[in-house]
Amino acid sequence: MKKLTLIEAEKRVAELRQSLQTYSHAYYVLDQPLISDAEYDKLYHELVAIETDYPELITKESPTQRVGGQILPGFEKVSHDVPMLSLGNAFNKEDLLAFDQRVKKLTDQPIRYICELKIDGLAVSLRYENGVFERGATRGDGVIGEDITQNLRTVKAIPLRLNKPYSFEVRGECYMPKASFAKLNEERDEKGQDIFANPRNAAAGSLRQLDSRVTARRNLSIFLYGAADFAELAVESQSHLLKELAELGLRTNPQHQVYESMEDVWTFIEEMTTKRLDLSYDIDGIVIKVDQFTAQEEIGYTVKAPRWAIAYKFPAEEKETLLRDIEWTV
Ligand SMILES: CC(C)(C)c1nc(N2CCN(c3ncccn3)CC2)c2cc(C(N)=O)c(N)nc2n1
Repeated sequence: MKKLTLIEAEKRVAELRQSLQTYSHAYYVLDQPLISDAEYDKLYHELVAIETDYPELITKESPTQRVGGQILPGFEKVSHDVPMLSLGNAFNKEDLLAFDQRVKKLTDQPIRYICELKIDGLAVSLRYENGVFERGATRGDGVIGEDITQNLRTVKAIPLRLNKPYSFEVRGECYMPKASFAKLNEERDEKGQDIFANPRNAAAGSLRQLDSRVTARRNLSIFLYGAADFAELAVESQSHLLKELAELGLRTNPQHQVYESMEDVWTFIEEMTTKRLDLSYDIDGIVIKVDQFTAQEEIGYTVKAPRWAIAYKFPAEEKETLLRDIEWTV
């Protein structure tokens, strides 16, 4: 490949970044690949070659800048300007009907419930400024978290640039797919290393790495479900927010449903109790939220959690160990 002039390089770099972002979005956000891995790699390596010839063209949102940087001595603390709240729990239909009664005492507005799968990962917050991914943090205690930007940059499902130059924060759950979890534990077991008890622990361990090259190998993904400071998004409900986030290029979970009654919510929960075994990721429940933002504001919050949302938790599937499976030591 003959060396391009700077002008040619600038033009080609812009074309390659646009193409790579489109293909990466299709593959990692929509799970619908448009080109083969080989074709993607060819374009990626062309970009690396030009950036090597012209380092001044490298920008932080270039796909070549996802992994690398130094090994961190530790994680900086981050304070969440808008605290990341908690969720009350429900364990059966009665708890949900009681929640429904409480909600209806706190607003006269007709309400809808949106049901979201409760992804079993690690809650994180991503800050975008003028559309560029600037900082990522763990939830921590909801007020103080840890800066894990370098590690979250390695998560391919997190776009380094949004489709619009918005400045706001998005919240979501970073997780390890079941297949990646099984493969990782197999590799660790073969190397005589401790294995992870479940995908949530594996995701948390992968995001706590001081060397982001380790995180990059862990195949993490993410579903976004919330936002803070999103004045720019003219959205009036949770379901509309999810649609807006997806249009910006962010990954949202497609299995959410909106219902008018708690009876219908319960039917959905019963269906998901079995269907969840077929999902490619772990869920530990269903989050039920009043959909309309005006109703959410009227219903309000406790000190730690919204009164307009609740997490239904699936019964812990006891992994019964058959007596014959226990290795008896005499
Ligand atoms: C914005 C609100 C507060 C309504 C909210 N909070 C959530 N969580 C709070 C408690 N979190 C938490 N994490 C660790 C320790 C204590 N609480 C973990 C996130 C949500 C988690 C999920 C999910 N997992 O898929 C979801 N679809 N929607 C959520 N929505």
